[in-house]
Amino acid sequence: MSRSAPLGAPGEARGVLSSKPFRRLWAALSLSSLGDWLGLLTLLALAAALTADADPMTRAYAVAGAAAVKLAPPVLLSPLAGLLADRFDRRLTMVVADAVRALLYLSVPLAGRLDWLLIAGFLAEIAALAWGPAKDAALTGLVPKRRLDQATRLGVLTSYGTAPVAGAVFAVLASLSWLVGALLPGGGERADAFLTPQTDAALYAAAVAYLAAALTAWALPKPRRSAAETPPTAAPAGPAAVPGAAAENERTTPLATGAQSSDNEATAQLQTTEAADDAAAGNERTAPLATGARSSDNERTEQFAPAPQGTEAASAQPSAQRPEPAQPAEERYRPENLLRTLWQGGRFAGTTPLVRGLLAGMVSVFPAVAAVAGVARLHVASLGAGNAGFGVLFAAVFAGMGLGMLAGPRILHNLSRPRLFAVSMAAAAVALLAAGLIPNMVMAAVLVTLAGCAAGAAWITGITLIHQELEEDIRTRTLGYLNAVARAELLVAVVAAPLLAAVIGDYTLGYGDLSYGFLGTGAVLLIAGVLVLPASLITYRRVDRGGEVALSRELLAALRGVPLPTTDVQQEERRLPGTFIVLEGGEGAGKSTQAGRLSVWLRDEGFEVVTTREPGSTKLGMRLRALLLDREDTEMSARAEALLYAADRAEHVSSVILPALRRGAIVISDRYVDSTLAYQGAGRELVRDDIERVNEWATEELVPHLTVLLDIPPDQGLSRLGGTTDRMEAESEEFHTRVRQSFRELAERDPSRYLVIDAREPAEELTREIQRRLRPLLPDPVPKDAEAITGMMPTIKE
Ligand SMILES: Nc1ncnc2c1ncn2[C@@H]1O[C@H](COP(=O)(O)OP(=O)(O)OP(=O)(O)O)[C@@H](O)[C@H]1O
Ligand SMILES: Cc1cn([C@H]2C[C@H](O)[C@@H](COP(=O)(O)O)O2)c(=O)[nH]c1=O
Repeated sequence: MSRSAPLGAPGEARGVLSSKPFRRLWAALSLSSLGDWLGLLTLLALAAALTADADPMTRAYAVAGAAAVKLAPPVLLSPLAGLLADRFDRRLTMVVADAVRALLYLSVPLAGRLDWLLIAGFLAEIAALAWGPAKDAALTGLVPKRRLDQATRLGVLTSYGTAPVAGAVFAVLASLSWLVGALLPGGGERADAFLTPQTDAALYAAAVAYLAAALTAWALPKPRRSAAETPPTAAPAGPAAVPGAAAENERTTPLATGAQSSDNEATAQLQTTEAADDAAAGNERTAPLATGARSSDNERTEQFAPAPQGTEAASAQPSAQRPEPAQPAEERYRPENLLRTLWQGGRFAGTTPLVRGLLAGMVSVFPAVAAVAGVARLHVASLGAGNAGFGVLFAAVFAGMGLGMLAGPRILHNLSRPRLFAVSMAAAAVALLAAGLIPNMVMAAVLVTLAGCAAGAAWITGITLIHQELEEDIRTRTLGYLNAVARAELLVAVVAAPLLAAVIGDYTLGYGDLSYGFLGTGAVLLIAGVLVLPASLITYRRVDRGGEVALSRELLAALRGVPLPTTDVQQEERRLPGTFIVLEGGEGAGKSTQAGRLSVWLRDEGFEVVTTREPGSTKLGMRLRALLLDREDTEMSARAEALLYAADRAEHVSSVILPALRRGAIVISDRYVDSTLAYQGAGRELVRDDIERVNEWATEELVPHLTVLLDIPPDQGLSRLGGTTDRMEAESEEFHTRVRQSFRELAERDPSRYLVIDAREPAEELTREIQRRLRPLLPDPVPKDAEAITGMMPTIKE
């Protein structure tokens, strides 16, 4: 399995959204997710509002009850989801489920009663149980197989990305309703009493979102069943619903649908032309978001032949318009058992100390952040803020998580992943501790964002490490297990948090004139922080690979964006007697000319010199060079190209460069890693971090002592070359301009390791400049007889 791609990277999103039917489905998913999050917010807020005059314990029960009706059904009743999904037309199921939810949410403000609030919330979740599998089946049919992964990731991103949007919408609507209430005659005194209308506006908004989702789903292509069914195929089963694990090919919708989506492994196809192409090519479709243990229990199959809409074939199948018949008993969906997943998962999950540490860390961070959502409504009330504050806090925690997942590993990319994981956990703990101790709304919003950020970074790093550490089979099970645990924890944490806050209660601590309000809700955040902090230390001990640079030094270096410091022992181990010089630059800059001139000079000085180049200085490299520069090969993907250059380099370093450096030789290489960063990074617009990582590995982290950049405008360099152009030289002017710019930026980043010279100068002048810079780097000359060895270096030229 590849490293998890950035969720919903713009290019990725554009690609998959180019299909109109999928765009519709995505719009329906977005609207429905927005309705879900708004529903959760309003249920929690309304439960608090309707019990505003009751004692704190009753209020806490009301809020916990609202959380339970929203979160428990997906966990406890998920088997129902698959049963419903098996019986009805998917598109219709989506439409009806959305419409039912809209009506239920509309009824809540009309009834204005706590008991109906809880019943309506529960019924809405039952409807959501049917919606999730129907949506998943629709997704499988609308998106060609090669794009399923991308579509799934976009779906996951959308499901979670709508949470902060819902928080913001809720905050705005609550503020507007408050303002309207305050402006009404006598509203000034009654502003506080407008708690219920404030949430009512958000309930109407949720209903509108669901109705819009229903209409959008209605416009999806209709499913058709073919006379010639393809034979059943097995789809993997398992739980889904946590953000990172979802990247492992899972479908996820927030809260309500988290569980059900794990359950339904339908492979129904709603037709699109593209999907039809895939199916015609004999491709199997499996449920897009399934991970977890491959369980024969959960395997079900179902394929609908992709006859294009409106064709004769389609119209000749009147049965196509009817609801799909029930599946034969043996093919029907069989429910997932959460407890069984937890039990079975627990037996294999901790295969190595690192994975045990990761799992322990992840299962401790997740409920801590979930507790924030559970306690948020009561906490903002204690801080003197209203529903708008609740919306802000809710948006803050989810926006923080999203930000942490996207930016955390990038910002601290120099920190080793296991350390990043433990440090992020500790940061989340400290932010929660501070949020619990500081009874101030603004600080609460800031600290909760930080806690979300750190938790997001920890979560995505944990998922990445699990990917790296485990073989596919065990990894899938581990992620499935993690998912199941996270779902159970989410339910317990969100429900327990308000109750715990009420049990602890609020206190005012006084000392002289000073007083400090200690809040029960703050205590919950504090406890969450207190539990995660030691967990982060234990995790650090388990996951840290030892023998590394002190954490503080590594962390500081990572924050400053400079390369990692190495220990003295490591430096000693890595100190090679030789000197490694690299010549870089665009086409025709004069690299080989300078390499030749320098080697003559250095040999005269008595050094053993190895002049070499990339690509193509080994037997393998010669073949790779031929492939890479062949003008006929225009189809090569950018990633394949980057990997082939890295493969050439790996062979080059291990069989030519390192042996020479170990012998004490001076190695002059015409091109090295910077060429890939410039040509494939800037030229082909691949992600630089990815190229750096691959090349660090390929080169065993061997960095040149000096890189000479021969800088020249591309047109002038290219005009120096005679004969036919190769595949790279034939690239566009813009491409070569980006390459040149990138070389210059690389040199600017680390001036102590670069010499940049104007390659338009005469060759002799350039040689002199390089000599001046090189002299201080050279070791004492070696005995004359070393030259014989130089001549035997295995540098293979074409
Ligand atoms: N400083 C210079 N001024 C003018 N011409 C030069 C200079 N250096 C090299 N040349 C000429 O430019 C051409 C290309 O030089 P060279 O092969 O050294 O460049 P290169 O950077 O290695 O090219 P490539 O990108 O193909 O590897 C040769 O004909 C060479 O004689
Ligand atoms: C190492 C390396 C090279 N390239 C490109 C740059 C040139 O166009 C050719 C090599 O040809 P040369 O005449 O030997 O300079 O390959 C690249 O794109 N990426 C790399 O890593």
